Amino acid sequence: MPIPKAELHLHIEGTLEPELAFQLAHRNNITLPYPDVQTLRDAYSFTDLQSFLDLYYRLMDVLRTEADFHDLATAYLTRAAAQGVRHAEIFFDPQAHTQRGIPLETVIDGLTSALDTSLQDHGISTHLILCFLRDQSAQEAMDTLDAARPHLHHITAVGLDSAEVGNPPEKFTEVFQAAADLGLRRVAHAGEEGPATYIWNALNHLGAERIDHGIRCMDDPELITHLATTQTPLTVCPFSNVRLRAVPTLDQHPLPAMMDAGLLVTVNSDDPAYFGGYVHDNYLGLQHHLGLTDEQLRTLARNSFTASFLTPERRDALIAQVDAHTF
Ligand SMILES: Nc1ncnc2[nH]cnc12
Ligand SMILES: [Zn+2]
Repeated sequence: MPIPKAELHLHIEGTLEPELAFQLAHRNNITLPYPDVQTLRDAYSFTDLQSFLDLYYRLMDVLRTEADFHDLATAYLTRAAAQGVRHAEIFFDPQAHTQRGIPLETVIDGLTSALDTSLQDHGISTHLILCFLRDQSAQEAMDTLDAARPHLHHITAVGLDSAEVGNPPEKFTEVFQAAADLGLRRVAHAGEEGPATYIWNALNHLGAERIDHGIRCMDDPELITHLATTQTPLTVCPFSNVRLRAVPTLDQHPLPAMMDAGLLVTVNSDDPAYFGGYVHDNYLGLQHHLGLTDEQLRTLARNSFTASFLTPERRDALIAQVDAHTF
């Protein structure tokens, strides 16, 4: 059994496997612009973040009903359980659905109907993180937060994702403050393709408690020192970085250097249906391509719980499971 771990950087829409996309298209009478599963899978060849996002948003069109969102989440939880995931903090992109006429309730009710029984059904506790699309306006983000108010008991945190370069964190200062005032935790994608200054600004302007990706911190020694001193978690996604060409090859991934610098690094799958593997596959990739030792891999598993928004009791119980496990 794969080592127990948390997954902290996972877009539920990025778990839409081609097979499920075709099933949902059929159920909803939608014709996909691909003749079959293999042709669709063959289209998963990306040059950068935007080339991926174009397909990611297009394929979401098959998600229409509460049952579709339920089935999407159930398929992810089933795969995650087999990868050793015991806790998942799951992103979703409300604007990507409401802008095509799907009510927010449909999205949240569908996802939560699967997540609410996940601990019993799959042994996985879950949190939901509502992400704002940074390539849309700050007003649209605020409208989304307002629309989510009746559902806040289902939501742990807000996040910030989509096209990074040209959409700096400070554009969303006000909505992140409003989210904090509502008692929500805060995370943000920063330093995936964008510069180290975006990481500073996510910390200083948004109050981000965790940085999603964050690999570009390695360009700024002062930032490395700050992140190491504060033990601010970074949710790193190695397969994603290679597929979106933020890093040339897995062998050249900065993750070992990040660990050596004393950063609180975690390993995650981001959009596993698109990037060639789920979270444990990422761990195995690091073992094979970067020679991470079993002890380093166990540290990454422990970090995943340390960096989570779990209660101290469940966090410590899960860390004890890692301690009792070999890689
Ligand atoms: N890797 C990623 N970066 C930014 N936005 C995303 N949305 C889904 N995956 C993403
Ligand atoms: Zn992401």
